[in-house]
Amino acid sequence: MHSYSLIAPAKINLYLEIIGDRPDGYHELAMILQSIGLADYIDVHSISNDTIRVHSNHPQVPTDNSNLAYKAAELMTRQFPEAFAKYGGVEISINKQIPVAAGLAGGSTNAAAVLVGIDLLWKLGLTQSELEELGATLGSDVPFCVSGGTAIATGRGEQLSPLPSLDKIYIVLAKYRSLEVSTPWAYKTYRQEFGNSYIRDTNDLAARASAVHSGEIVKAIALADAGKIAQKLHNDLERVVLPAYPQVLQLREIFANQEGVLGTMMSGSGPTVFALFESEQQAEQVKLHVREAISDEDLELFVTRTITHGIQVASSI
Ligand SMILES: C[C@@](CO)(OP(=O)(O)O)[C@H](O)COP(=O)(O)OP(=O)(O)OC[C@H]1O[C@@H](n2ccc(N)nc2=O)[C@H](O)[C@@H]1O
Ligand SMILES: Nc1ncnc2c1ncn2[C@@H]1O[C@H](COP(=O)(O)OP(=O)(O)O)[C@@H](O)[C@H]1O
Repeated sequence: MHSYSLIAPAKINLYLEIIGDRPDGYHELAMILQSIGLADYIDVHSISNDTIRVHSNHPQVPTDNSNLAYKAAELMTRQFPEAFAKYGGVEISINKQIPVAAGLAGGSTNAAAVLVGIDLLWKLGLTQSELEELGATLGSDVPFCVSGGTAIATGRGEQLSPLPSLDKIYIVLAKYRSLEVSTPWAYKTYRQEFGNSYIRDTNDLAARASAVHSGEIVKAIALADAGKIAQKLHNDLERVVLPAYPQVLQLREIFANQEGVLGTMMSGSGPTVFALFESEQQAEQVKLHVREAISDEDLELFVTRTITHGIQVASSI
């Protein structure tokens, strides 16, 4: 095979708790990550010269070596120089459907797809955990994007424990096209404002991180109880993003007042806000109501649902 087409799903954060500082400057997290049906489509194929090329259908996605997909390919060439010499360079096409800089892990899932695609192209036979380990060097959310589904993520976000799959909880996503929130800004501001409540003792930190496993939301996920899950949604980063971005706060408030919404929350560092529903019909109806309430063309709305997988191969030739 010389070419693979991959499906690269986005994620939402059902739970995000910032529990402390890390010596590497990052934050110690306790999260629950969930793959969703909204996905990018990534083609990866071998080319005869030894270069990496990236194409994209989206003006905001860089095509140089700052693209996370490019970085993933570069990492593979460094890690597996013999396979690189044997199979040559890689051309990557990104069909971007996931809003950019949205808190939906768009770049991370593209990087995960390239790792999976090159593993197949070069017949490396890497295991899922080897792919996740490589992914962790590219970004905190990349390991989750490889396997996807529903998982607890601790450490920087790269230490994963799978949870029972949550299928078919319906979701409306809302994002203003022109609104971007910088992830480093969100974490830095959180540290400045709330860092005095961080856990400092390493043992206490480990205990808090493991406590997420017995938390109420995890119990609700085990029961696949969408209503209970929705009541336990949490995201510490809302504490800094909502006051700084009134449009995000407004979306949260509009969703909270719609009939059929089980719960609503901002995803990751934002600015996407999501709402959960029992049925697709309810989700479609609320999408219409929000569109009527906010006639701004800048607002993008998507109906999607929870899914049980990460990167998938769609076809190969
Ligand atoms: C907030 C979250 C929640 O899932 O997602 P997004 O909103 O980006 O989708 C993640 O923690 C983001 O993951 P990701 O975007 O992969 O992060 P990275 O590239 O590793 O880091 C970007 C920046 O975020 C901050 N960062 C990230 C992870 C972490 N545990 N602590 C941090 O302080 C650091 O300032 C870092 O420079
Ligand atoms: N493959 C990619 N897809 C999207 N954005 C990318 C990609 N590679 C690099 N970027 C850059 O990463 C930044 C964060 O984008 P993205 O990964 O979509 O957001 P988030 O980290 O909030 O989920 C963007 O500003 C964009 O310029």
